[in-house]
Amino acid sequence: MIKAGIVGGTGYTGVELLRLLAMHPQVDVQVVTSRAEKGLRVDAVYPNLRGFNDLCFVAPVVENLTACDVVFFATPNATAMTMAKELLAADVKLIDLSADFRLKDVAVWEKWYGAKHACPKLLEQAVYGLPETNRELIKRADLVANPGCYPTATQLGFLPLLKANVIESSMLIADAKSGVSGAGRSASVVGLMSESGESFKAYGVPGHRHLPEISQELSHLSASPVSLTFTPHLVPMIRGIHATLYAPLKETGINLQDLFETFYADEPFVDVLPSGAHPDTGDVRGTNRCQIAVHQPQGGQVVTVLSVIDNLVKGASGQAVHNMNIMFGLDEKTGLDQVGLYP
Ligand SMILES: NC(=O)C1=CN([C@@H]2O[C@H](COP(=O)(O)OP(=O)(O)OC[C@H]3O[C@@H](n4cnc5c(N)ncnc54)[C@H](OP(=O)(O)O)[C@@H]3O)[C@@H](O)[C@H]2O)C=CC1
Ligand SMILES: CC(=O)N[C@@H](CCC(=O)OP(=O)(O)O)C(=O)O
Repeated sequence: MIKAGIVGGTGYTGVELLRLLAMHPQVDVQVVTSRAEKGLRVDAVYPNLRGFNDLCFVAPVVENLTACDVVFFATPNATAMTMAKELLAADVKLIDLSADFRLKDVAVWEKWYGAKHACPKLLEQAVYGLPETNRELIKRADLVANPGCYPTATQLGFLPLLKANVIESSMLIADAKSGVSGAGRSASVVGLMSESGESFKAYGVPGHRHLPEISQELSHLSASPVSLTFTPHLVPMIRGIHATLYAPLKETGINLQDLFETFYADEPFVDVLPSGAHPDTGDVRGTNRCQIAVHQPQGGQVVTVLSVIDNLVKGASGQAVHNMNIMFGLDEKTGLDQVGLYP
């Protein structure tokens, strides 16, 4: 059994990790941290876990985690980087759900995250954990930077087109919508029902911190430089991301459906829907799947890709478990093969 620890076990991605790992046959969660709930039983704070977890929350300190084989950081940005070096030295594999290790250029990270990076030397060693692009590197990684939620939905939609070099990579547009759980569990005015219910708005239009992440990763994979306009929106739902992606086509006679189906044929968690489909965030809720549809409206010059994920699963904790499966040589679908909730 893989001995796992979770730092930040009371947040939305932390409790989602607890839910997924409770169903994983080869993982034993041995440590769950919280500063606010330290000493309390996990299943007293989260009764949905009664019968699946008999641990108590402990403090997030290195000494509590060194006996683990793998530690997941489900913590705010600039937290994992303060403990990563010591845990790696103790031979613990790390999967960070935050953005601490996603960007390769420390100056870019410090600009977008407004903090000094605590261990810039680890940025080179960290592997960006999008299995669909980095599977071989993830197999050998000790430190995986789990992608952001918007970057996951956006990259998976653009990837087949960029790899096939059939779009103008300097004119990409990602118009993405997230449910409120994307903002985490800490109290904020924007998360109030009376603020976000029955209402819908864009945010971060001048620049969102997921922009450099998406640009960095797509640029690696594209033959020509990538330039992206990215607009996130907050929609009144709890889970889910819907990304509507646009790009000009270099030529109009390409069989885009065939391109997507072939590209993702062997991917266990990317599901290309039949031609003409309109994916629904409700269909991937609770699953590690990304459902994608590709359209070429009126046979014109622009390709429109629709990409949906559950932000807490494929956009965070499910992808983290997928990465763990790859790092430990398990069948990639272990513990992640659930049918989604409907409705
Ligand atoms: N929500 C989402 O959809 C997604 C989130 N992410 C990223 O995953 C990470 C976690 O997100 P989410 O679960 O939503 O966040 P939450 O705010 O819901 O939870 C944060 C957790 O971290 C703990 N924590 C906070 N500060 C510290 C600290 N300094 N040291 C140790 N533990 C700390 C909190 O517990 P306590 O304070 O009691 O210690 C809590 O358990 C973030 O970096 C987020 O950006 C990535 C993709 C999607
Ligand atoms: C709806 C909402 O507020 N979403 C969050 C994205 C969460 C996330 O994935 O952020 P990290 O890159 O820091 O991990 C946001 O836009 O800030």
